[in-house]
Amino acid sequence: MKERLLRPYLAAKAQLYAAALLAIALGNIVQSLYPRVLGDFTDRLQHEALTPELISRSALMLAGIALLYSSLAGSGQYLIMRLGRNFERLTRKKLFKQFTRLSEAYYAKHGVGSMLSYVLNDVKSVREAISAGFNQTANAVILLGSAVVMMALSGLPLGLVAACVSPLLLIPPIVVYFGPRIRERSRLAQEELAAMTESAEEQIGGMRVTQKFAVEPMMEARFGARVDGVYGSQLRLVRLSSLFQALLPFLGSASLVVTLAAGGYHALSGNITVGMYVSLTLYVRLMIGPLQQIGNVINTMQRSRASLERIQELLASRPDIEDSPQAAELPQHADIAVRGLTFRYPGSSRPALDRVDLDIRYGRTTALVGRTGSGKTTLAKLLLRMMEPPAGAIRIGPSDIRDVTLRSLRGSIAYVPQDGFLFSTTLGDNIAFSKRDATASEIESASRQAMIYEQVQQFREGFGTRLGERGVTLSGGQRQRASLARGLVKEAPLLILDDSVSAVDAETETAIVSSIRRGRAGRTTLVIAHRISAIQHADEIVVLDEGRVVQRGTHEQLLLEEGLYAELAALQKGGMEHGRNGA
Ligand SMILES: Nc1ncnc2c1ncn2[C@@H]1O[C@H](COP(=O)(O)OP(=O)(O)OP(=O)(O)O)[C@@H](O)[C@H]1O
Repeated sequence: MKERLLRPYLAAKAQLYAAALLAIALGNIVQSLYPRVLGDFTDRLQHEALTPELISRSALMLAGIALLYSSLAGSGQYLIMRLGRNFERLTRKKLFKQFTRLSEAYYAKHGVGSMLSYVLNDVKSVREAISAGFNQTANAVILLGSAVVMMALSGLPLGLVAACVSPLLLIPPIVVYFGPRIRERSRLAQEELAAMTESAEEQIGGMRVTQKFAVEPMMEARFGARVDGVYGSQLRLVRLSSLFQALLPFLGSASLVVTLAAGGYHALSGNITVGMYVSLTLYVRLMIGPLQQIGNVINTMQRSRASLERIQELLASRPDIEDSPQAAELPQHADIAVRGLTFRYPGSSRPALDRVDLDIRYGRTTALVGRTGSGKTTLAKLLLRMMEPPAGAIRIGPSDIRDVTLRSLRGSIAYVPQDGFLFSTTLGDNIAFSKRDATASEIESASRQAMIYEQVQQFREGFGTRLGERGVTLSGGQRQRASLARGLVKEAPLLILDDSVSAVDAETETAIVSSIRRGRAGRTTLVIAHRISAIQHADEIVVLDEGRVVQRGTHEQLLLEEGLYAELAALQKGGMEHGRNGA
C-alpha cells in the first residue's frame, strides 16, 4: 500500500503550476521566433542592400525576443523552483511525523542512517523532478512544439518538415525501453546510498570505541565496502543513463543532417528561398537543446520515481502500536495488574517473559530484581506499550492497557532508563524535557533528589551549560542522574526507574532511591535494580528469573526464604565487604 504524496500536492498547487507553465510557454513561443527573424534578414540581404536600418531593426527584434524570453521563462522557473522547495519542506515534516509514530520494532529493524537517507536523498530526488524536471520538460516540450509549428507556418513544404523531424520519431520507443531500466537501477542506487548513510551514522557514532580498540583499518574497510557499493550501483546507473542521454541529441543531429541535405536540395531546386533554408536549419538546431533536456529530465524522473515510491511506502507503513478505536484516557489512581503475561520478541526462540503475574499497587513502591536478561526491562517497555502486550495481560484499573490512549498512558509514566539519551541543548532544557513550563525551583528540586544539583552548581553556567552531542561533556554517572532528574521533574503518577542510577556506588544509589521514595509518597514507583540495597525498602519485591516470577515478598520475607533473592543478597553482601576490606 502506498500513500499518495505527489498528486495531492500538484493538485493543490495546480493554479501556480499553470501560471508557471503559461510563463514558460509564452517565453518559448517568443524564443522560437528568432530563426524566422534571421531567415527574413537573410532573404532581405539577398534582395536589398545591407542598411544600418535593416541591421538595427533585426538587432532590436532579437534583443526584444531575448528580453521577453528571459523574463517570462525566468519567472516561470522561479515559481516552479519555489513549489519544489515547498514540497521538500512539507515532505520532510511529514516524514519526521511518521518517524515519531513508528515503533521500537521498526527502529530495531531500520537504522537511523536509512531514515536520514529518506529525509535527505529521497526527498531531494523527488524535489528535483518536480522543480528542475518540470521546468525543463515544460521548456523542452513547448520549444519543440513551437519550433515544429513555426516551421509549418513559415511556408516550408510540409513534406520537407516531416522528413527533417522523422529521426525524432524514434524517441518514444527509446524512452519506453530505457525508462523502467533506469528506474530500477536508480532504486538500487538509492538503497545502496541509504545503506551507506546508515553505515556512516553507525561508524561515526562508534568512532570513540573504534579508536579505543585501535581497529581503525577494519572499520575503514567496512565503510569502504559500503562506499564501493554505492560507486558500483551509481556507475551501473550512469552507464545506462549516459547512453540514453546521448541517443536523443544524436537523433537531433541526424535530423540536422537530413535538414541540411533535404533543405539544400529544395533550396537549389528553387522550392524554398535561401532565407527559408537558413531558418529551417536554425529551427532544427533549436530542437537539439530541448532533446538533450528531455533525456536529462527522463533520467531525473525515473530516479525520482524510485525515491517517491520509497517515501510513499514509508509513509504508508502503519505504526504497529496505535490507539485502538475504543481507546480511552488512562484511569486515575489505579492499580496495575499483570496476569499470565507471556511475551516473545520476534524471531526469538524463548519468551522474554513467561506467564508473569504481578500487581503494582497505586501509591506503593514495587521492585523488580533478577539476573541480567531476566526480562525486567521488557516488562517496563510493555507497561509503556513500546511493544504491544497480549490482550488482557496488563490491566490498569478496569481497562486493558491496549485500550488506553498512548498519549495518556505515556504521559502518566516517567521512565528513566539506564542509559538516558541527552539532547545537545542545555542541562536545564534536558531536565525540563517533558515539562516545558517547569520552574527553576522544580528543576532544582528534581536535581537535588537525583543528587546532581551540587555538581551542576560547579559548572560555570549551571543549568545553562550546553551539552555536546549526546551529552559527552558529562560523565556516565552525571548523565544518568541528569536523566533521572528529567524523569523526576515530570511528577508522573507512575515512575519507573530501570537501573537508573547503577553508575554510582551502592551507597549513593541507595540514598537516591530512598529519597525518591520519600518524595513520591502516595504515588506509584517501580524500581528495577540489580543491587538489593537499592530496593530493600520497597513495599513488594518481585524476583524474576529467565522471564518467570520466582519469588515475591518484602526484603525481610525474601531473606528468610531459600532462593535467588537470598543468594543475590549474600553474593552482593560478600562483594561489598570484599570491596571494603580491599579498599
Ligand atoms: N529487542 C529485542 N529483541 C530480541 N530479544 C530481546 C530484545 N530485547 C531484549 N531481548 C531479550 O529478552 C530477554 C530479556 O531482556 P531484558 O532487557 O528485559 O532483560 P533485563 O532483565 O532488563 O536485563 P538487564 O538487567 O541486563 O537490563 C533477554 O534474553 C534479551 O536478550
